[in-house]
Amino acid sequence: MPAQHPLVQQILNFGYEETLGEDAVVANFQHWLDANDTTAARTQATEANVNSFLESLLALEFGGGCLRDSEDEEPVYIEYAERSAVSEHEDSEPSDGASNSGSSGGPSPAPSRDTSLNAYFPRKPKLALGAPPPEPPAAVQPARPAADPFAPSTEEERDMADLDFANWRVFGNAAFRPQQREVIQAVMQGKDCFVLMPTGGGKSLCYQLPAVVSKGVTVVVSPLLSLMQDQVKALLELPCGGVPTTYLSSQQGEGERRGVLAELAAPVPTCKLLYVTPEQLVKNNKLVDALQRLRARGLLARLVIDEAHCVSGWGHDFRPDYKELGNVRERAFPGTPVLALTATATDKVKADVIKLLGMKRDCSNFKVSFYRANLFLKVAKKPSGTTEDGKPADKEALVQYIKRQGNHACGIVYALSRDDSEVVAAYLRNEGGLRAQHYHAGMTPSQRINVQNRWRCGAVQVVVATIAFGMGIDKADVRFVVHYTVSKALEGYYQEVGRAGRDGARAECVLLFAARDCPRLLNLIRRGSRSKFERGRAALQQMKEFCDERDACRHAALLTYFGERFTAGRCGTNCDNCVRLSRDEAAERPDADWLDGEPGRRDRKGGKAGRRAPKGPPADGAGSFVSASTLVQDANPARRNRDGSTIGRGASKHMSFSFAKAFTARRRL
Ligand SMILES: Nc1ncnc2c1ncn2[C@@H]1O[C@H](COP(=O)(O)OP(=O)(O)OP(=O)(O)O)[C@@H](O)[C@H]1O
Repeated sequence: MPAQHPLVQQILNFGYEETLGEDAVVANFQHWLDANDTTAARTQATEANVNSFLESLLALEFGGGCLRDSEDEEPVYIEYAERSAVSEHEDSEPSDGASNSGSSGGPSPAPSRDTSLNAYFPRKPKLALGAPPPEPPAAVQPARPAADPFAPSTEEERDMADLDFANWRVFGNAAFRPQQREVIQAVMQGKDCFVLMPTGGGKSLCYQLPAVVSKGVTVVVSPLLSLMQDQVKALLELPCGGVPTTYLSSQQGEGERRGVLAELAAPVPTCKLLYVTPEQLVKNNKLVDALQRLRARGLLARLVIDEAHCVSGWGHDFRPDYKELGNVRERAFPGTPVLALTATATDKVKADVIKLLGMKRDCSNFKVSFYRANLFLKVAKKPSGTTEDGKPADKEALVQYIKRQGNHACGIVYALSRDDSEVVAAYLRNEGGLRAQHYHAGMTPSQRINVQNRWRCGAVQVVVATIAFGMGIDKADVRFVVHYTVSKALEGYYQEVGRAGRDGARAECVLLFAARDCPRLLNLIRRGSRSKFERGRAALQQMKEFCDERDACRHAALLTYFGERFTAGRCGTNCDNCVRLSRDEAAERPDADWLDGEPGRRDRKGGKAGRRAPKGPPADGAGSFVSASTLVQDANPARRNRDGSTIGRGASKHMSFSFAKAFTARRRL
């Protein structure tokens, strides 16, 4: 019976049951057998056969046509309003005569600390209109006079106080986030550093703050022009009066480029950070010459490689020019300290990056936990068909969900294709009365800037976007991210949900899963080489397993995928699975009826405490979204056993880590 053939079963599970239907798959299986001159009995469900059969189905379903979204994987170039990015802080040139002394051209000395931070910020800080001047938090008061017994007594203590002060005074941050201080200290000591920090973890500060307090210019390699421009704009507009920053790209006019090179040629350049694309550093000889001369004067502080995973062919975003950076460094600036930062790198990618960039073998490694405790992760079944009044059920559920978030909660909806993003945004606007706009790489730069700006200021509540709305989108208060279509891979999913809750406050990430979407994704993946297709299919399979999983914590599964052990085991109430498992456990308890409590909240004897969890539709039901705000957070490790299970009877029964185990096994393969 062909329908029972394991190959057919696999394909049906991949969404073809819903798109083509079982009969068509079975019929096509027969065609495929004929074309391959084999029989069902002789055919095994090997990877090669699955891929081959899938390709024949994709050809059947989509023919030679393709969805209009391949371009959305390309970088999106956005030009800001015409403005020279060269700093206007002519009056802020430091009078550091010593730095002019020539250098032998040997390895750069470790960048020295700029002893006079205020030399770069002589002007009165600009403050936002109406905003009261910020008070320095008690912990970051500047160093006191030496006579003061509380003043820093050692150089290290003074450095630390300076870092805290600069963090508050220049960047307006009351404290450092995990690992930022450690990274900054290593960078200041002139060490090569590799930093793996999650999206929104605060990587930029790790090089921006050292750049501010170091002598000379820090060169930052960044993959996207739009990302560079955002960073430059943000630094120039800091309320402290701005950090002198500039950038160089092929999109600038000749005059602007000459201005940047002239700035670098100044005896002591005003700018503290220079952003460049990898292409510029690899191909622009004038730039390399200017930086070499800067280095000879002891004013090239360090080289920063942002999104460093692009260096490695093993990474998911390889860029040939990134790979050349190591050669350029060795040829033109040997010994200049390198700081490589990324939010996504397996051990293999990391080792490759360190090797290709020629970083010291004993370079300092930093890894910040990828656990984002403020994100509530949920996978819900994407509704199909229409509602009672004939409206598309999936879009209607989306409208209702967004309305429940409130008028001011801003969010992102990720859609698969440009068409989808336009159609969904139009539905949210016209049928839901919501302030929604689409965004994709097919729009003109000015259209994209317009949407971004209106979203940033709140005029647009929701952006319905393809993955083009990605790197460099830095809005702190994104309260929800909805995946209207499943992502192609867990890396992408993690980065996309990472756009939510960058301010640290709670945010929801809901993925609407429908197996029927998988064939469309496969069709996109199919357009590369055969090996790329196979890798893409395996990644999609992992994504699908993540969605299908109901017994393991979603945070734990993600962390396991990224090679991190989630020692807590379960997140408490930060994902749909853990909420449901906690609720099931509570329901199993004989005293559950009369105890008044919430999921996951238990007293030390295993009894529940507090208010009862709201009763509602099942967390995974079509169109039924659990609002995280209605759930009480409880990730308090004190309430858990050593193995992370909830204290109380039956707690370990659901501790299935099949998904995590599967991933570990896969990674070993
Ligand atoms: N110590 C801090 N205190 C408060 N806010 C901070 C701190 N460090 C960084 N931030 C803020 O966190 C947000 C994210 O920082 P940043 O853009 O550096 O993240 P990232 O790690 O580069 O993320 P991505 O990978 O998405 O680029 C920014 O709005 C930044 O101002």
